[in-house]
Amino acid sequence: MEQVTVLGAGSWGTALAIVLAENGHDTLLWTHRQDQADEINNEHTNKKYLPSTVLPANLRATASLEEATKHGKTIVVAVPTKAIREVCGELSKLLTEPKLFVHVSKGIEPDSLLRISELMKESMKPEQIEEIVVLSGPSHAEEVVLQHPTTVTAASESLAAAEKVQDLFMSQYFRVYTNDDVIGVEIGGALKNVIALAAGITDGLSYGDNAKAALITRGLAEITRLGVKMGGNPFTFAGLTGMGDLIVTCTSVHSRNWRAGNMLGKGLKLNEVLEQMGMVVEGVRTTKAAYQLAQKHDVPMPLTTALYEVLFNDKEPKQAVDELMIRMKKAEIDELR
Ligand SMILES: NC(=O)C1=CN([C@@H]2O[C@H](COP(=O)(O)OP(=O)(O)OC[C@H]3O[C@@H](n4cnc5c(N)ncnc54)[C@H](OP(=O)(O)O)[C@@H]3O)[C@@H](O)[C@H]2O)C=CC1
Ligand SMILES: O=C(CO)COP(=O)(O)O
Repeated sequence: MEQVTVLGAGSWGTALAIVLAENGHDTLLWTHRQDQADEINNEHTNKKYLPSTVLPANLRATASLEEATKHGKTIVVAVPTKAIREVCGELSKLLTEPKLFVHVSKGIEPDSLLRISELMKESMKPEQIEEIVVLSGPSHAEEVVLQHPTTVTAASESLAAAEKVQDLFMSQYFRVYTNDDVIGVEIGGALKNVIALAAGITDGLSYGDNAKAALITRGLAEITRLGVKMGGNPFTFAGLTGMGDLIVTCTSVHSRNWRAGNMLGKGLKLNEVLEQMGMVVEGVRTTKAAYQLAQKHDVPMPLTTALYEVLFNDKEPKQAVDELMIRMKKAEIDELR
């Protein structure tokens, strides 16, 4: 049994804390809201994020970041990308010994263009970080809490650290693989949200299954093109954290990115959509970051560029699709070589 802290009591932080507590680990879930910590400790629920789930009795919550920092030898960071700098910055003020960090956030910071592990390294001191492991893959919280079979990957530059995280999380319904390709895993996890927004849009436009299959396949092609240029292993993009997560996010009603795209395709404006969601839609900020990365690395990313125009320059979704279809003709495969 290990002492583990999970930072962030949204859908994913709570679902992962349940997996850890059910594996017998002494798990402490940190939320920045005292009322939510009280609800988890007293009612054993987290109704805002997982309305039908009863949390295990051995899962405790705290609103004290100091207590949370002291508790875990391993710290799982499960806040949205936009909160990583703030939360890790606060952590850095409290850490007195190195910890093993696991992050589960799927995004890239716009403008700095940093991946999450890079952001974490920038926000904390090297001597505070034992190792960083990214845990990613096709895994909607809503299905994990139902104990439906789920597979993810723990990726780290340190195989020992990845295997440690594999051991912490692995269970009858939660199967964890390892990978040493941190860049590929982080890029795949972040960029699938961009394509999932686009898939939601084509579903909102009622364009059907051919269009969706095209988006998933050509989306994977452009994610791979960028990811390989940034140093990722091409095989990673065909794995759980690439193709696997792309499929689940583009096809599941649980996906907030797909649902947000669906509303955009039906004619709602971005601010109306985000107001209705009430949960993080990572793909919006990541579309901006991916658009900037494509320019920086001189990689053609037509789907990302079209979505960028829809989200930030008010292009009508139907016009964006029309323009994608009449681009100059090209070969399917040689661009990947
Ligand atoms: N949901 C899922 O199935 C999966 C999600 N992920 C990834 O996990 C990450 C978190 O997503 P998810 O849990 O779904 O998001 P949610 O929107 O469900 O929850 C976000 C949580 O983070 C909290 N939070 C936001 N900003 C801060 C801050 N500055 N300080 C402290 N807490 C903060 C929110 O608090 P408040 O309630 O006050 O807003 C909320 O508890 C994302 O990067 C997502 O892509 C990965 C795999 C699966
Ligand atoms: O990453 C996820 C599933 O693997 C969750 O996707 P959404 O953020 O779109 O809900």
